[in-house]
Amino acid sequence: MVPAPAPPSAAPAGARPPALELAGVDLLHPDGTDAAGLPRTVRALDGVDLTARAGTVTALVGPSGSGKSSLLAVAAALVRPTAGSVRLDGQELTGLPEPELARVRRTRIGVVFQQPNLLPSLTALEQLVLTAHVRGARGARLAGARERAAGLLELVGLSAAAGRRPHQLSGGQRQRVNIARALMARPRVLLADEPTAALDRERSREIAELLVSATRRFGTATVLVTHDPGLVPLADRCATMLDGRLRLDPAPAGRGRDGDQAARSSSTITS
Ligand SMILES: Nc1ncnc2c1ncn2[C@@H]1O[C@H](COP(=O)(O)OP(=O)(O)OP(=O)(O)O)[C@@H](O)[C@H]1O
Repeated sequence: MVPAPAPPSAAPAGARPPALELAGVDLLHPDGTDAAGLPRTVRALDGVDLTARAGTVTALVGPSGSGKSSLLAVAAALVRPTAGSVRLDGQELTGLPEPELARVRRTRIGVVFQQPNLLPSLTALEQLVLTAHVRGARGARLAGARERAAGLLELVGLSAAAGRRPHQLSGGQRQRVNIARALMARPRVLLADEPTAALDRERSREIAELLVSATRRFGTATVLVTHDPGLVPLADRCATMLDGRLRLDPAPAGRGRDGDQAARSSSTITS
């Protein structure tokens, strides 16, 4: 059974907490020892504050080594920060025991990496259904998951390829399967780490547009890490990492919509 989301922590009456909120986040990685044999560390994140609302896309840019992947790893609850707070729908994640954190990852966070990492022996449809099976769906719920998987493949333009295995798909199609798979659990937060890096310009734009339309439709708070400046205008706003620090660029005119409105009006593929 998929447990119900944990209740958000107290918020002012009428105010809905952001889907994702990082506050004062530091992350230190161990980095060998210095000349005296003392342990050294690399500061990958340095006092990072980031709020991402439902139904909005934040582009995250910055030079190599600036901390973008580290930020995503912390937001995905894959890595615990050295200091600071990470909240999902107002719920503090940093102090949760590992099994509870794993449940949050499985049910409320979708992650899309550059390499789709699909299982070679499974069809596109089976890749999606497997995620529901892993979350414990059986019987009628598994049948419902098959329906949702078929709906998601249609959404990403792959209905006709549902029975194909990864080697029978193009790079762009594999990434579409990857995105559909990340949406299976109805995540609140969608984190994409350079999902277009292996694709040509046209395919990159298509994948970024797909992430934007999925964000609108499902009301996810989406963070898109990219090295491609051409994709930044597709996002609602842009944040730049430099030496572990985050700077939020001013929203362009007409952007920065209220994502919670999108979340309320988002349609859902029924399962
Ligand atoms: N597991 C790790 N152990 C030690 N240092 C790490 C580890 N992961 C990242 N770092 C260091 O932390 C800093 C931030 O790395 P990160 O991968 O987050 O940057 P990035 O902006 O995503 O880079 P890129 O664009 O090249 O992927 C870098 O100095 C990197 O060398």
